[in-house]
Amino acid sequence: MVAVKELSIPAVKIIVLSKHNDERGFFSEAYNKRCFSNAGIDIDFVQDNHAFSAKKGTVRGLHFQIPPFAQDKLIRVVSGSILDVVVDLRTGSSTYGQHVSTLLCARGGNQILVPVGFAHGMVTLEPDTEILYKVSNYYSPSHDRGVLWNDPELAIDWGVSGADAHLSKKDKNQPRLSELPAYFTRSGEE
Ligand SMILES: Cc1cn([C@H]2C[C@H](O)[C@@H](COP(=O)(O)OP(=O)(O)O[C@H]3O[C@@H](C)C(=O)[C@@H](O)[C@H]3O)O2)c(=O)[nH]c1=O
Repeated sequence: MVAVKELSIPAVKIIVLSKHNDERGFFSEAYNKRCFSNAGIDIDFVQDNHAFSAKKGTVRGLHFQIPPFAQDKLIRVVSGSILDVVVDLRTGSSTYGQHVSTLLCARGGNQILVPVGFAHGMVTLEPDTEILYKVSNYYSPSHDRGVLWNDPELAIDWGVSGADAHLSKKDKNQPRLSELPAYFTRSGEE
């Protein structure tokens, strides 16, 4: 069973999976194509990614791939916890430049669905945090783009200052929102 909750930007969804608890712990189907399809999520995922962050305060993002390699992403945490952040990049969208952020943790088991047209990022809230995520298009370095995580225009509360955040060199030097071309249109908006 899959339950889907919409966030304040409706195209971004939280997926709540059934958990079978017993004296050993729990069992959960992390992904079941048929159940997702019955819940209205019919996405052909082609790649699974696994990322480990050793330090609390590690920021990855904000990332997206541009067409024809744009990606939907289905993210879950398998160790530790994160604040997950999703920014609307769809030109003409009533929520363009706005974001949603949500806590995800290994024990909670919830997943977030990040559709095409959105930038995605996360900050780890604990050391040794691992995420697994599915993507609907293959990695293409030449289509890989980003937007600056702490761009003042985005006004994202990451809970960590620039001085304390751990970032890749690439992510320290991403462009600001105002510098991005119009990569996506609102056509996919619900
Ligand atoms: C994303 C990706 C990276 N790589 C390689 C490129 C590079 O050498 C190394 C690390 O890449 P990055 O620094 O881009 O990794 P990372 O910063 O973890 O990038 C990820 O961030 C999160 C927020 C997302 O939303 C993902 O889509 C992805 O962009 O891994 C792949 O081989 N395949 C992939 O799919």
